[in-house]
Parts: sequence; structure tokens; C-alpha cells
Amino acid sequence: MTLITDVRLRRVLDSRGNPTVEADVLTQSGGFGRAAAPSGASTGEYEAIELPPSEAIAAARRHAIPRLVDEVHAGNQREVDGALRAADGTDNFSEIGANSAVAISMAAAKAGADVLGAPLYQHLGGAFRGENFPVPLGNVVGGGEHAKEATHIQEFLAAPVGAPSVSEAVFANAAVHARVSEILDENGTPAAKGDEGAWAPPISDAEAFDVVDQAVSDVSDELGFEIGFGLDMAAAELYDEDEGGYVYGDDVKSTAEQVDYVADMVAEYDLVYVEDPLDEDDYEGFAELTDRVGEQTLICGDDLFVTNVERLQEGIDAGAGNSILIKPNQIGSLSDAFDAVELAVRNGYDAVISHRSGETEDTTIAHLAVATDAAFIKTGTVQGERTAKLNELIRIADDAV
Ligand SMILES: C=C(OP(=O)(O)O)C(=O)O
Ligand SMILES: [Mg+2]
Repeated sequence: MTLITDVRLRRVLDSRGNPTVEADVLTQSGGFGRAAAPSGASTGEYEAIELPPSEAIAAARRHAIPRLVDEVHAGNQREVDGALRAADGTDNFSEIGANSAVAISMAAAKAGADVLGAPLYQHLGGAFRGENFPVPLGNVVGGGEHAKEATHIQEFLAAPVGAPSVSEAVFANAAVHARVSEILDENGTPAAKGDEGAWAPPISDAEAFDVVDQAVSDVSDELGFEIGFGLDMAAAELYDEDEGGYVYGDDVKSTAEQVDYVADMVAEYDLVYVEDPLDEDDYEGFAELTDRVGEQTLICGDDLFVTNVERLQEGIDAGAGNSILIKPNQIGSLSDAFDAVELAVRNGYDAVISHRSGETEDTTIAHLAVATDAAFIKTGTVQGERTAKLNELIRIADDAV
């Protein structure tokens, strides 16, 4: 019934105005799934390879589609993803492109769910999923690779950990985003927006900490539940070996100073989440920081782990971090992303399902977060390509998908 009978690939726009790969998967009994690949700007060195979309589409048509059509079942995700791996023949999808692979993988999952008549999160996670919802991490201030002339730290993330429902959490983050704008206005600070819709003011990181701290506490008081905040430091982008450490404008911090800085910020601002506080090769630094503050906060590896079970296992062995960011396009298939979540959970690591800075209206990650019972989902706060996922979470909670 779910035998794949056609796979169609095309270039569509992403939120930065760049082309990306969209896939349609059709099945024998009329099932249909459509998905599009996102794209990063502060990409990790060890991610699967994204090819220029035209090349990725041509390669997938040549190598992958013949192994899928009339060969595998959309309802059997391991079979689909196994065929994609076999068609590619490399360990990083450099032949057909992780962008083609992940678009097909996600579209097949949707086609499988369509045939079953089940919501995608249930097809992926099973009949007993859908009771727990991830806390949305909402990017409200940022810079780094996502905005010029703004903070060195890439993302300041509202975390409504006390919200009674996912809907209230989503609206809380939007309220924090709006409150940040008011505070910046009161301070006479102009602010453009970065790639993900966060405010990108020309202020220091120290000022940003205070602005976000004030915004989350104002909104928390108003709504009557706890809202904390966290960071994505994207420290691999700050790290410069030739400069001898982490470069914050004129200030360069050694690894030891960076660990102290992050530990101090965790204590001062009660941070609930810190992603990529150290360079993507520094398991040791991650382990030291986790040892110091891992009881108080999540230390999450994004560029460190790149959704890759081998890199995650290395981190587990070293005690590096206590959380992993899951981005399906970093590894190229849903099966690989699920394997990373399962390895994480078995070892006491929290999974955080994430968007990319370049996104589309695709909502797969909302379903993935519910299907895997993830602790958090990081998918922005405002802007259509972000609200697509947030609104889908609200629909899932309302049993309306
Ligand atoms: C979402 C992120 O950014 P990008 O997609 O640019 O890697 C991130 O670093 O977590
Ligand atoms: Mg990151």
C-alpha cells in the first residue's frame, strides 16, 4: 500500500531567499508527502554535505529515485533511509546531497502517515505519543552568523519552562520578543532582525543579557509562570586558534576563561540552557563545563555532535554535555536523527529538536519533537517559517492535524 510510485524534486525558496530542495513522494494507494530541506549559516564542520540544490536534485534523480520508485515502502522509514544511504554510497551524503536526502526522507514519512491516516508524530512515535510537549526555545535577541553588527553570542533564547501548555509557551515567547523590542526602544537602541526573526541590536553581549533578563522577568510576572532563558553561543564561530581563543571583538578569551565566563553567566542569570559554549572539537572543554554546571543547566552540543551517533558516543564517553541538538539535515535522514535521539536518551542526555537559520514552511520538526518526547524544540519565535512549526505544535496539542 505504501509502495513508492513517484518521487518529484524541485527547487523552492527558503526564508533567506536561497533555493532549497523540495520533495514530493507518492505511493501506490494514493499517499502523498511533501517536505523541504532547511539550511544552516553557522554550520558545523562535521555536518553531512549540502550540495547546491540543482546538483543535489540531479544526483538524487540519477542515483536515489531508481532505488526508491517501485522498490521501497514509504511506511517503512528504515527501508527508505537505507535506500537513500545505499544510493549515496558515502558516509556524509556528499554524492546526492544531504538536502535531497533529508527532503526525500521527510516526504516519505509524511506519505507513509498519509496512507495510514495517522498524524505524522504518531506514525513516527507510536500510538502513545502526543501527551507530552516540548518547551519551545524562542530566539529573541541574536547576532553571530545570523546578523551583522549585533551580539557576538548567536542566540538569546526565551525558555518558558513553567508554561502550563504548549500554546501558552508559544505565546509567552512571542510576548518576550515584543517586550525586548519595547525595552530596546526605551533605551533608544535601533534593532533590525536577524535570519530567524530575533532582534539584532548593535549592543554588547553584557547589555543583551540584561535586556533579555528584564524581558523574560516582565513577561513571567505578567503571565504568572516561570520563564527562563538560555543561549546558543555557537562558539565554533567565535573560536580562532591563531588568536588563541574565543574572539569577542577586542577581547579574546582562552578556553579556561571561556569556561569561567559561561559558568558565571549560568549562575548570574540562572540560564536553563547553553548550546555550543565551546569549539566543535573541544570535548574536553565541554566535559569540564558540564562537570561544573551540568546539574544546574543543559549543556547542549550542536556543532559538537551534528546529530551524529559516533560523535555523540564520543561525547558520552568523555562526559561532554548533557544534551544534544537534533537537526535532521545535519545527518541527512530521519532514521539517523531518531538513532541520535535514542542514543542520547539511553545515556541521560536530553534531545532538543531544532530548525535551521534558513527554513521553509515545512513543519516536520514539530512532529519529530512530539514523536521523540523531546525536552525542548528550538524553532524561533516569530516570522512565517518559524510560526509554521509553532502553530503546528498548537494544532498537535489540539488534536487538529
Ligand atoms: C539554528 C542554528 O543556526 P544554523 O542553522 O545557522 O546552523 C544553530 O546554530 O543552532
Ligand atoms: Mg547552534
